[in-house]
Amino acid sequence: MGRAVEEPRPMPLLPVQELAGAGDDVPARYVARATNDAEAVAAAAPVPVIDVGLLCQLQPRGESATAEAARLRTALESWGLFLVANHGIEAPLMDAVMEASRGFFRQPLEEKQRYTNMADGEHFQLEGYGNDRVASEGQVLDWCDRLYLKVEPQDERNLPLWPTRLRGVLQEFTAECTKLKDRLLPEMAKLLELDDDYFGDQFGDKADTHARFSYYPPCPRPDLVFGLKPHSDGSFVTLLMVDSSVGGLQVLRDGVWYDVPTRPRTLLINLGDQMEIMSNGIFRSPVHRVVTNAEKERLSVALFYSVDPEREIQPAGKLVDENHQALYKKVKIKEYVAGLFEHFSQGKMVIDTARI
Ligand SMILES: O=C(O)CCC(=O)C(=O)O
Ligand SMILES: [Fe+2]
Repeated sequence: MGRAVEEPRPMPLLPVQELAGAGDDVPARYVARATNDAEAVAAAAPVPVIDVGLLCQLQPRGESATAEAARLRTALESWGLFLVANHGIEAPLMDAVMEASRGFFRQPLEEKQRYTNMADGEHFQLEGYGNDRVASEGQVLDWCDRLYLKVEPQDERNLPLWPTRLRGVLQEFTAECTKLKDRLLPEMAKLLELDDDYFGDQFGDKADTHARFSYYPPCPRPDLVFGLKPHSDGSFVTLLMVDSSVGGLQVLRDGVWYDVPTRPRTLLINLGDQMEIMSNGIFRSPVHRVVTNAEKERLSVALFYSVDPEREIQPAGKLVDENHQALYKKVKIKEYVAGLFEHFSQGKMVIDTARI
């Protein structure tokens, strides 16, 4: 019906890695802020470290488990993210994922282009290697290349886009992270006095997991350019493994940007918008960003766990009554996720569309 609207043609971009080292200036399209845009940055965020071993003690629970649960509650209500200790994922596996990722990005461009996210050289697709989708000339770009892959449902994996060196480790790492997520979600449900399975059950039969390997090359103008612009994750929950030696992730709280500390083999849990909606805003999906570094490259690996796109979510019924009105509308995941890019590229937050 009606006229076909012509989509703006995406303009193929050079990977940022190819721009890095080309001088002291950056192309104007990457400039996100003015030099005098001084926002307060606290030294380091006192982001809680949660010991999963203590938290998930079997019954009867000791005092230490209760104390850990209280700390988890504070973490989820105030920061929306926490560092995980005692997570059970073996150090050699974490190192192998980082090394495989580093190895991938270190390859010559032609090799990486075999996995490009520009089908036929011009049609942007979500999966693969490259940059963000470019929708307009005015869009501010991120100083970051990435490889984005659908990991679950397993039968929807697009294996030709999985670099050989990453296949085994990604499979293994996802399996371990999924176990961790499945241990943590019941603990989060308990904090809200929901059934242990409440969150797990929300995922549905075709829960959707994506992996994002991000590579942030050194940038000559960290004062002007973001590795990743401010956003909150559209996921249910995100597991994030960040570079042990280079910081850059910052989280916004009460109008202040805090540096998220790095620890050796850091694993972070970051709540996404779907959790904020289901918890009726009790748990936060934090706004975060990545700043660039003039000297050092930085890598991160994120796993985004998301509800089956065909399902709808809304604040848990038990959390809504005459004294606690629903703060979010019912949203269809497919539509919500479709709105993510558009909002992100315009510097807006898609969760604002779900608020009542
Ligand atoms: O690289 C990081 O530390 C954060 C990445 C991130 O926020 C994302 O991929 O959504
Ligand atoms: Fe994020």
